[in-house]
Amino acid sequence: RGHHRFSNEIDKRVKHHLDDSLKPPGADDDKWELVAEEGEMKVYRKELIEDGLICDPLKALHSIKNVTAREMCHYFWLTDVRKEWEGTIENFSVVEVLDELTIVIYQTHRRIWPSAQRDCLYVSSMLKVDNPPPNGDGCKPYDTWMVCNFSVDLNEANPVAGCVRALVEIALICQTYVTPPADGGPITRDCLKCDIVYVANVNPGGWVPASVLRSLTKREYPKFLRRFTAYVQEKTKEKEILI
Ligand SMILES: CCCc1ccc(-c2ccc(S(=O)(=O)CCO)cc2)cc1[C@H]1C[C@H]1c1ccccn1
Repeated sequence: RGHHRFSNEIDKRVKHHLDDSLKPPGADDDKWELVAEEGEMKVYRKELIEDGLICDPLKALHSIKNVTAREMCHYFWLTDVRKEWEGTIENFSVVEVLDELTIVIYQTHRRIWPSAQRDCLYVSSMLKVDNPPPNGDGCKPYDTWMVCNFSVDLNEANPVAGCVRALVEIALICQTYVTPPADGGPITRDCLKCDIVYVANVNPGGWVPASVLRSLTKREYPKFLRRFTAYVQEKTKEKEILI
């Protein structure tokens, strides 16, 4: 991985997510509210208003079969396939390439009536976590990968006129669990399970009606997790295991 002007910022945020985001809700005293539950997927939210803006932190846990952490992060990070699973962005562009796994993205979101359209400009970095903290239930993951998306303020991005800049701090943390076949045979996809923690902290950057934004996020995050995880299972099912 190359060194660039955001390397230290990435390391700082990765450390924060490993120390804080990997903890399941309820482990800390914070009051996470379960807002959606579908099978293995649990979506939690905290109500938070900062400077009069709705900045509700979101944390989602999910566990999906037959894929690896690296595959999950790869398809989340790869912009070539972004439009195949991301239903809420209107447009995006890669503003800068910092190294082979770190880019800067500018994107516009579909307008949330009656408020102004939002855009965001963020660093998106995918990395393997070398020394993950031990998780609660004792069984060790085979590996841990993460994608970290966080807003930066660069003036060269030519923003879409009229957009209000939203600020994002997002992480997808994935851990692979491998159950070798009893007969000692090769590892196949049905030996794989990927546990996911997705955290999203979005500051809308300006006024949005609380009821509109909260009902939208309550619907959109579970929809995104359902659609994205199904997409990765489908995309990888005939492919060589990327681990
Ligand atoms: C007024 C705030 C608008 C708003 C700006 C931005 C985002 C947002 C940005 C990035 C990512 S991601 O996970 O990095 C995938 C790449 O796009 C997810 C969400 C969400 C909302 C809010 C609208 C909510 C929402 C929730 C879930 C999915 C999409 N949008």
